[in-house]
Amino acid sequence: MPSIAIVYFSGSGHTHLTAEAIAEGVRKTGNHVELLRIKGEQITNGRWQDDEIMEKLDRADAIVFGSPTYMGGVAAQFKAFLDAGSSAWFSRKWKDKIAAGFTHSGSLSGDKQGTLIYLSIYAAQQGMVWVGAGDLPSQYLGKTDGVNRLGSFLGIMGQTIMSMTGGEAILDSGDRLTAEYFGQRIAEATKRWNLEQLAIAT
Ligand SMILES: Cc1cc2nc3c(=O)[nH]c(=O)nc-3n(C[C@H](O)[C@H](O)[C@H](O)COP(=O)(O)O)c2cc1C
Repeated sequence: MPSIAIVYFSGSGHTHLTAEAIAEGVRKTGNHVELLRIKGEQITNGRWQDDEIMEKLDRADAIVFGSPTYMGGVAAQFKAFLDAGSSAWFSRKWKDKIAAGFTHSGSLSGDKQGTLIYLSIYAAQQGMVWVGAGDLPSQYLGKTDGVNRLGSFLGIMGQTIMSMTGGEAILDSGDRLTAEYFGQRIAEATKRWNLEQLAIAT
């Protein structure tokens, strides 16, 4: 059974809710999923370290990367984690694992594309196999469920107007469904890729 790790940072909870919805999608396919949340406290003198998380990522068949969009790119906390992943780059530990990405921001655009482009470049540097989003924006199908309402294909995007007063994070119902379907797609792609790898090896 393929094992999928979702590694992400979330400051105010929206990226966390998205990660949970992706995990729900993975579970619906009967596959194993692990949610790994990066925390600012794991960074000392600019360097992120958590050996337990790294070991779990080394064991996973697929890694899904998630970060809120901060200033048009990945959050600094998540970048510190990604840079720590350079140890896996040297040893090619994550090579040939499935990879995918997601982001959340406050504005409808908010330059979220920048975050997904960076995450896909990162996966390429690691020698990973990037899986994009497969769903057509559902309005093209005459539906109002909000699936891929932001029309993103490199990975998935979600958006919630930023609250200036705090409060509990909520996820748009379309963004939640988009994330669930994405989780299913990643799990199915991982299963197919693993079978292919097995066939080549035997
Ligand atoms: C430092 C900082 C920079 C941000 N930059 C952007 C941005 O470039 N574009 C945007 O649309 N929203 C931006 N936002 C809003 C966040 O992306 C938004 O609040 C998002 O939901 C945060 O995700 P989270 O709840 O998982 O932390 C920024 C927020 C912060 C705190």
